[in-house]
Amino acid sequence: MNTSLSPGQRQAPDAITVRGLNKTYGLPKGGTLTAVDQLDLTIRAGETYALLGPNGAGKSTTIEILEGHRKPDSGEVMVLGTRPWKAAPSFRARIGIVLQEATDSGELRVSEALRSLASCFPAPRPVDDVIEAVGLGGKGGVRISTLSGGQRRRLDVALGIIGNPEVLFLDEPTTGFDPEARRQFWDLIRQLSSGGTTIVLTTHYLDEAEQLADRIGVINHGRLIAEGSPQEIGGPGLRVPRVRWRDASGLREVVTEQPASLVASLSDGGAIEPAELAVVRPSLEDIYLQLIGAVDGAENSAEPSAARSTEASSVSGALR
Ligand SMILES: Nc1ncnc2c1ncn2[C@@H]1O[C@H](COP(=O)(O)OP(=O)(O)OP(=O)(O)O)[C@@H](O)[C@H]1O
Repeated sequence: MNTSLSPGQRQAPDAITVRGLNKTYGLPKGGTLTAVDQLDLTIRAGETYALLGPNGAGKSTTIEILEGHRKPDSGEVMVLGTRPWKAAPSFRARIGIVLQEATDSGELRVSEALRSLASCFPAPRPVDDVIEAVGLGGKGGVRISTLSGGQRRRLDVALGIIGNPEVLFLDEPTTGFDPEARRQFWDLIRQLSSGGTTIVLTTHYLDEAEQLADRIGVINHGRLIAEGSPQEIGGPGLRVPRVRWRDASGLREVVTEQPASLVASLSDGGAIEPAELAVVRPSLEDIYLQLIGAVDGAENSAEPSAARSTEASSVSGALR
């Protein structure tokens, strides 16, 4: 149970439920590749959920099934109470999609593309508001073919939100954004979230997940291996702080659950100032890499080393 959710979110109904989802692809030379393997997922209405995982982990396949673009081999998938690949056209109006690939909109102008798509939805957002919100103010009359890569990506986000969706799927939305554009995008996502939109995000930017997500799911080899809030994921075993300092023998580092008492002993109760002293807590990126490494390590090694055994046992409580 995620205790960091607000009371409203805790009571919210589920926007998305996935049970035992499987998807395999046929390989050109015969055989199959398992892209999604017995995946279970629950995303509550109004929640921002980040799906993380290495290249080829199965994130896009999962998202495409949730969007109704792919049919699963087996398993239960419900999005807004509907099986997406069987959904009526009215379902399309309730979801927004920003695909990984940039839009190819030929010689259309920015506002023409948005107006044309807006006309397909029963209650679209005002085109000019959306253009401003994604940071394309002043570009409404510009041909899409002349936009920069980052500007085209902003247009993709605009096209995803123009229909005022209840659930918004964002597949690596800020690839190609400059740092300022990413911050603007984060503000936009926070606004959509505070307005009640359910947001499902895949990203390779761990800081983006940390900034935006109520909960994070880590997927590897098609399986959900860890899930929790950015503050909890991985469990306490992966969050043990490190004390670093420099002494005559060089840079020292000790992993300890009692950093204060180690610092007190190093500093002789405050009388000595150890050089370069720091207490460092693992970042989300450190934790993510440990989770991914722990799984790959366990699969690749028949006889794990003592160090790997210790690491794996500390992770196992968080694995699913
Ligand atoms: N249409 C397809 N045909 C065959 N194999 C596919 C197809 N689409 C994806 N795959 C394979 O399925 C696996 C999962 O791919 P998927 O695109 O879902 O991963 P991902 O986690 O989104 O990766 P990335 O972070 O690189 O986008 C990969 O091994 C990929 O090569």
